[in-house]
Amino acid sequence: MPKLDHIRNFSIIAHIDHGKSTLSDRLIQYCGGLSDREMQQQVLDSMDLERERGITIKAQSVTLHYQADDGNTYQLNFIDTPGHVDFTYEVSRSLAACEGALLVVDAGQGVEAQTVANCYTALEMNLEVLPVLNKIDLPQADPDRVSEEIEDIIGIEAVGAVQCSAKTGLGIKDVLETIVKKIPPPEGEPEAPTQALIIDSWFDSYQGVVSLVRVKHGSIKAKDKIKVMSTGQTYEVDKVGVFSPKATNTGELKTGEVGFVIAGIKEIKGAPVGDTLTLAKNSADKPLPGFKRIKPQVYAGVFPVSSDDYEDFRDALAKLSLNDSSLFYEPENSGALGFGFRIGFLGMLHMEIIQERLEREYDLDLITTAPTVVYEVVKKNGEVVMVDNPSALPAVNDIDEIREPIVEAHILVPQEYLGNVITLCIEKRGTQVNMSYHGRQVAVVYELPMAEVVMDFFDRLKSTSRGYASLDYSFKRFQTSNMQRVDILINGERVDALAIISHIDFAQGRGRELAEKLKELIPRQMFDIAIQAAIGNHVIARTTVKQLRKNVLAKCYGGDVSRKKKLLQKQKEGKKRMKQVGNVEVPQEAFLAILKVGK
Ligand SMILES: Nc1nc2c(ncn2[C@@H]2O[C@H](COP(=O)(O)OP(=O)(O)OP(=O)(O)O)[C@@H](O)[C@H]2O)c(=O)[nH]1
Repeated sequence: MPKLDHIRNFSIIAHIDHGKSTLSDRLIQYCGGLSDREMQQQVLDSMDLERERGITIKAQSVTLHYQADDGNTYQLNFIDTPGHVDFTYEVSRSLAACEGALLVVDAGQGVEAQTVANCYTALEMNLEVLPVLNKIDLPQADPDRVSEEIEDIIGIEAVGAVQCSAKTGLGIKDVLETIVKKIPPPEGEPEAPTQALIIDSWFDSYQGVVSLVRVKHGSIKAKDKIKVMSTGQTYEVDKVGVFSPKATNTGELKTGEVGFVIAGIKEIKGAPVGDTLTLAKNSADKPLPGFKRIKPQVYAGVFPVSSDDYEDFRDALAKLSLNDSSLFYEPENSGALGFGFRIGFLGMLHMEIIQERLEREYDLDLITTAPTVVYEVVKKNGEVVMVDNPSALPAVNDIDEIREPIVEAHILVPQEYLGNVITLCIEKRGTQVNMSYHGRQVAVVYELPMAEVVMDFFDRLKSTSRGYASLDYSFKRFQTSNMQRVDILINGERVDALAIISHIDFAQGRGRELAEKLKELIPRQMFDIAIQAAIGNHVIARTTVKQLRKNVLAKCYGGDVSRKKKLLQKQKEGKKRMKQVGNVEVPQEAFLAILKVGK
């Protein structure tokens, strides 16, 4: 077992795609944690979906042993962090277990928005931040310029930063030496009452809850009776160990170490992230500082296509939330879509991932409504309510004011695209807070309504800057704003799941566009379908989906048998994603039509 001064706990932070996963794998390989065959898969991105999308979602850890040039063997505990803007909160969780962080920057691409945001998170937590210039094998790599950019934009020393190629393996040893030399060893009292911070907990169907912990003081051994400090519950430890990267029992986790604890905890709520473990005997008198609980930013209604699947859907959500403590849901009843759940997400990517997991892992067919942010509504009677569903907005006469969430967005963009980015921000009701030039890059800060940012802002920003602009944003405050609900009526019936909340300046336009879009998306049926957009009782737009002509039908249903079968099969597949609203069949895309307007 290593002494404290031979332990290094570190994370890698980076903008998405700068090579964090590749570098992680390379470090593991160098330290002999894996065979070549195992290396073929990126080990730290363990979920299927993550691998397909090439993004890291869940924090994971690996313990490595590195024989340094000074002759000592060091235990390196490496905690992975996600890189996408939706998951910034998981970054700070992982960093709480570390004394240092490698700031990986693509030497061709330079500093991007999340490089900056993640680096500041690390600095705020008093971590030693070591810049690493990656991808120096690329012809466009310009390490000197990027070093200057790091110093200029972030303000940490970067001249002489270690350079590597995670792809070819060049410079990997230098990275390891830098970790050992520059990151301080953990501090802690081996003899003090045990305090271990729960960095992450997930549910394993064989072992129950597995918690990743950082032992700050004391130790945890197998057979110890431990106590979860927030609940006071005690459990006997079955297994403790480290991921190397395979789970390996070590029998004990000592002061300064990072590893897993399995203690027969049946429910993820029994070992909440951010909580502190201590021993039942000789308990610590207070818990370690935990993490700020993060609130979902975007809400959407999710409904099973077939109401027979409701129970399965509920069970699937319960299971999924065992592994995703950020998942928030409650039952919702929609006039149009029946029984389902209102689910809170950290952002649009989180929403897509959860929906895909539900459909893929639990074989469910779901209809998702357009996402919406949370509004603070002050009623005439003085009551303040939080509204995360357009159809739950109080009657206009009862509303005193509506406050919408505002974010502060930090955007980094090369000068040649600055004009486009500013145009986009203005279109999205933004107000400029700051702008500064750093070499070829410009850092712009805007305050923007969150509702505009979560819709299509990120995609628009990317396309208007040919992919070069990067974005990081966080909630700032609520601000009084002139918002209105736009309702959609299909054949005269208000469809609650299609309602949106919009700024008054956009309400008319969006209502019209939405009606047009729905006309394209709702297939022709046996009768005319009237689609109306309305604000209050005032109809602002009307379109009609014309009925199918008889002879078209005759043509469809004539012909040979195999063609007919094909058609029926096609119809059946199409059915899956249709929802009966009154007597009209409405496809899934229609419920997300609002995401497609205004492009
Ligand atoms: N040429 C070159 N390509 C690299 C290098 N390191 C990573 N890449 C490539 O860059 C892309 C992104 O690398 P990842 O390691 O997946 O990036 P990441 O930062 O982990 O991304 P997330 O997991 O989504 O946060 C992949 O296609 C890698 O093969 C390098 O040193 N040189």
